[in-house]
Amino acid sequence: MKIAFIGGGNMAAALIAGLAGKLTPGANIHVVDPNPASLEALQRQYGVTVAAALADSAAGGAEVLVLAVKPQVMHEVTQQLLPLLQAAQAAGRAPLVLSIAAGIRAADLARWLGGYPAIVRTMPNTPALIGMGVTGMVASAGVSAPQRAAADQILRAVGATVWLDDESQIDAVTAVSGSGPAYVFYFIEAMQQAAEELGLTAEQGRQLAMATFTGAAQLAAQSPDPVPVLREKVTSKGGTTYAALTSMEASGVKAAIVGAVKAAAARGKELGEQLGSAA
Ligand SMILES: NC(=O)C1=CN([C@@H]2O[C@H](COP(=O)(O)OP(=O)(O)OC[C@H]3O[C@@H](n4cnc5c(N)ncnc54)[C@H](OP(=O)(O)O)[C@@H]3O)[C@@H](O)[C@H]2O)C=CC1
Ligand SMILES: O=C(O)[C@@H]1CCC=N1
Repeated sequence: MKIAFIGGGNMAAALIAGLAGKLTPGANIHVVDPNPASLEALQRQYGVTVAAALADSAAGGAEVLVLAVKPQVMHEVTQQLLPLLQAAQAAGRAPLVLSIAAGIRAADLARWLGGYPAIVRTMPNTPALIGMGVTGMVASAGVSAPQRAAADQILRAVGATVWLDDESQIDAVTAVSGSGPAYVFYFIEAMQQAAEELGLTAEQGRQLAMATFTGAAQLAAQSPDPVPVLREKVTSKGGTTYAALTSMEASGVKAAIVGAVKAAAARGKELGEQLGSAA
């Protein structure tokens, strides 16, 4: 499978790490990005081919075009992509366009690309870098069954996939799992800070926090007990966990997290509305 990435930044690099040499040889992956340092690193690590601009790129020959630029430049990028897609269509091909951008709606992409039908909108996350990502995805009506299968194959190469019935659900996916790794890292940072303030070394804090997260997440995934029951099993009456959870409740930690995830979803929707109005 020939895949072209338009944008070779953080999320593209995480996807390429999971794909190159696994789903497809690195030489079948083409990356377009204006930053020479990013291109050089991707070329060296994964053997991908590269170009600094779409006009000079081999992206038009790809079966799948992954749009991995920031939402704010997506309209501009679609205008650069349009001639390549038109040439591909004139040659009897219709590459799948797979967007990973937060907020940008498939209908707006389709309109910007001259009514292009084959668009899959996805929301991956950075644990794709180690094959442990999860991606929410939704296909436009014009996506063929083989193209849908190809999109699923690409994202399954870097983790799990969750197909959505309705595109409006993708802002929630963005808020929960797309941005989610950052919330987890934030919590780990707080645990490590507390460990040090309580007299442990940075390395001890890192080891303890990391093993606790991995162990608790695996236990939650594997146990027949629901998460609240697992939490109760840690919480001895009058003990230390009770003291911590009482403190968290008093500080409104859970409500703050729920509010934060909703703020991310609202921002995704807002990005779509603001940026989607471009002609
Ligand atoms: N990071 C994450 O965890 C996730 C990100 N996403 C989505 O992925 C997309 C990319 O995010 P992320 O990787 O974090 O962002 P980055 O800024 O790291 O990567 C985007 C890259 O695209 C480059 N670029 C800008 N204009 C063009 C162009 N015309 N042609 C080719 N490349 C261009 C940028 O260059 P320059 O910096 O010079 O502008 C940059 O290197 C976003 O839409 C985001 O919503 C989705 C899920 C998770
Ligand atoms: O912060 C962002 O907008 C992107 C989308 C999900 C994760 N990072």
